[in-house]
Amino acid sequence: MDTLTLNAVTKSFGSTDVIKGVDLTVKDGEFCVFVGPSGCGKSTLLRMIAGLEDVSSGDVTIAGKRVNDLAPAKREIAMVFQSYALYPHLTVRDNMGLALKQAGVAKPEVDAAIAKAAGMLSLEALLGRRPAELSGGQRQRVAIGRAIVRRPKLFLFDEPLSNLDAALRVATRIEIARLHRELGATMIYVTHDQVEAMTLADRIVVLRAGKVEQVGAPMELYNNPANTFVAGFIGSPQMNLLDAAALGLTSQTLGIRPEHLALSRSAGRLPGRVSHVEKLGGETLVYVVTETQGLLTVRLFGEHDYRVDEAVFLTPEESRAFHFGADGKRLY
Ligand SMILES: Nc1ncnc2c1ncn2[C@@H]1O[C@H](COP(=O)(O)OP(=O)(O)OP(=O)(O)O)[C@@H](O)[C@H]1O
Repeated sequence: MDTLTLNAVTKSFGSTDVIKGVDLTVKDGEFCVFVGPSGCGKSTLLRMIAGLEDVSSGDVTIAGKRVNDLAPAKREIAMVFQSYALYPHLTVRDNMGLALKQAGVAKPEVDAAIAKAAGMLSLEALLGRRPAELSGGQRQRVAIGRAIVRRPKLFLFDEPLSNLDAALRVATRIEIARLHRELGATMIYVTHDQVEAMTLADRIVVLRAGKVEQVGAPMELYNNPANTFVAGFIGSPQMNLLDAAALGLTSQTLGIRPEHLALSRSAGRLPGRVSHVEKLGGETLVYVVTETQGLLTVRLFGEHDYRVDEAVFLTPEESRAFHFGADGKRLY
């Protein structure tokens, strides 16, 4: 059974076309992540699924029902935003229970739902507090708890971790992954962070300028990018994209990941100079300005002592290279 279907969905604001025909099916229980650069239309697409924006053309179907003209409250979805949007004068308990209470659910049932969600999110000790008495991470957990309590058909997350610090982002990311497993719920998650996309998704939808560039499992996109855009977007640090003609090849662009560029002080295919070195502990990133290909990134395992301005040589591992044509599409 499919939880969500988008059929030729478009959105225009005045004369600006923001979503230019998106087809997508999200299956029951799937964790689907929308990624893409700023302004590509991720939030707009999510807001159309939620019913917060009208669809200009096409159809949105949730659990087999066309919902184009259905109000957000009737769509059986729950949305978690980047800003927590909690009611400041209500306690954590009341924030979490409000939607059920308003829907006329009996108090014992509301209490049980709150207790269950609070248990899943370790919020039991905070139920009597107001939002102002919580940290950012705790507020975001309450916002997620409020969504869980409603038992929606579909969870929608819009960059829910972007206001948290680095450590809390990782912890909350793991928590969301665990919740997804435990609830078996269908989730759609918007982010511009490709690490979040890679680690959370069953399937990633890569968007650019209102169009879907590629849909696939994280490692499918990583190992088999359909074009230079997806190749450059998935993977961190970014894949190096080289001018293939300058290398004597017939393709237009050669893609090589930073871990597949060999670095040497004595000999190699591409001469250059070290422009910057980043030691990250477990790995070292060496940025090299080459004579023919501009700036390229090399990733080395462990610690290495390359100095800025040092002369070096790079050699792409041929068997690991991706080849793209003039239109950016993958050749082989
Ligand atoms: N109400 C609106 N009126 C006019 N243009 C809008 C409106 N809302 C969004 N846009 C435009 O639509 C495009 C897509 O915006 P959207 O917020 O969906 O992008 P996004 O991919 O979520 O970006 P980000 O990662 O920066 O949040 C942008 O160019 C934006 O300026």
